[in-house]
Amino acid sequence: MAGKVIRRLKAVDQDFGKQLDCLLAWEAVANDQVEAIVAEILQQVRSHGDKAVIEYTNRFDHRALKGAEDFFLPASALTVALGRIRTEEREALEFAAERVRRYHKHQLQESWRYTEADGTVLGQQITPMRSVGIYVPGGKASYPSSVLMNAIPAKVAGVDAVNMVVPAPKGKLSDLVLAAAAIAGVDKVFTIGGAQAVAALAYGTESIPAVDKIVGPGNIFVASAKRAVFGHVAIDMIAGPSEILVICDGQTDPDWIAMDLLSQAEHDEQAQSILLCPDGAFLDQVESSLQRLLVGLPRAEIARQSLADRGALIQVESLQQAIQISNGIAPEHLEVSVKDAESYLPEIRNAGAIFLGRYTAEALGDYCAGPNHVLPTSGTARFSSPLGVYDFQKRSSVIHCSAEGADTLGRVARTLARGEGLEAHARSAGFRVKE
Ligand SMILES: NC(=O)c1ccc[n+]([C@@H]2O[C@H](COP(=O)([O-])OP(=O)(O)OC[C@H]3O[C@@H](n4cnc5c(N)ncnc54)[C@H](O)[C@@H]3O)[C@@H](O)[C@H]2O)c1
Ligand SMILES: N[C@H](CO)Cc1c[nH]c[nH+]1
Ligand SMILES: [Zn+2]
Repeated sequence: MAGKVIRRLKAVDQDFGKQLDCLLAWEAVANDQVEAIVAEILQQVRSHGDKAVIEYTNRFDHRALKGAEDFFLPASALTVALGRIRTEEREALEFAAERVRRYHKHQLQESWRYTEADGTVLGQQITPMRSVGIYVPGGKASYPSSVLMNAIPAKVAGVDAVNMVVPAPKGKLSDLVLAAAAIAGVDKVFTIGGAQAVAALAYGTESIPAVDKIVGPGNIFVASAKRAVFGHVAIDMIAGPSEILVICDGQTDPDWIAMDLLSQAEHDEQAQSILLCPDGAFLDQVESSLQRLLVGLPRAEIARQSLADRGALIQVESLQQAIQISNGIAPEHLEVSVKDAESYLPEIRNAGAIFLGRYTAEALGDYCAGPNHVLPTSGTARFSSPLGVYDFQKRSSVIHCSAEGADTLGRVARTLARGEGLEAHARSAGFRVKE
């Protein structure tokens, strides 16, 4: 690996499975140390509220906050930022917001009900959550696009209060982030981040209201904090460092593929970029493209480290094998850059978002295709889905028995209740039975 920009693996190698496990083992490495730090932060914020939030924010984000008024942004700050950004930027944000809104409207779940022959009505009522906290990352880069991706589905669902936290390292916060909050209709903005922000949203402080659910991506401190507060509040998923897995048949421009890998590597040293291809010569080409294209990228150092520590170019036996490996990895983003990409879709089981065809750069999904870019990472796409409107809607069962229905159901319930030794249940059901 010395001197190489990215490691090379071969799926035929005997120890390939072991090598792949090492490559994917992000959480196992980081968890122990981070969990201890996060537990302490959560406990301090729970006990000391704003005071602890201020202390941690000053320490980790190099700020000089004195009181809550220093981390709360009034609505006017958002509209001022919206007026300050360039027209081209405002139009791009509005264009993206509109596409994200349109896509997410398709996800709205409707209440439903049906009536049985005896007049009993059964159904499911959908209600939006009352309040949610959206975490917008801001340590190493600022993410106006993440504001849209988090806030718009919540608003489409009809959430009353959408409160946003975003760190402002050294007091700096991009106007684009605030403008995006204005466009998406965010209700309150607090300029705090990390585990202390998650704790404040979960437990509430003197100036930050507790919410019902916390959503949004973040670094390992944020991910650990969300995991720890789960149960006290709901969370969407653990969305950690970005990942991209590309399956290519070797016929796409190697520069395109290399830049797609770099697009996620530049997020974070711990981001993961993997290419699977049956053609070894193509992997050579992508490797030299990576070398060349890294030069001049503003975040080259982050991307270089991400590729070196967590990236891989993997030669596979066939595209079928590539899909099998990808299903095992369950990547956040999967690009299928092959001829007739659609035909492989039914075989893809585990991926946060699937980008089909040579033209579908993952970066389009990050900003403006429409689907959400908050996606399950670290293999959790095996059981989690993209952030969506459904994350902000709750379901309640509805049961309305007619007298006749209560008679029929009461007889059955009474028998079953006695079988369970629960006599009050049996009598409650039995009172409505016409003997
Ligand atoms: N999955 C997605 O949809 C998506 C979208 C955008 C970004 N991301 C990912 O989100 C992450 C953003 O990370 P980030 O660091 O830029 O921003 P972040 O906002 O997640 O984290 C910054 C905060 O981390 C805390 N922190 C930093 N060092 C600490 C320490 N030593 N101890 C305790 N707390 C500490 C600080 O409180 C700081 O405010 C990246 O991994 C990126 O890949 C994911
Ligand atoms: N790729 C990130 C999700 O993993 C989302 C993002 C925001 N801005 C650019 N990219
Ligand atoms: Zn991205």
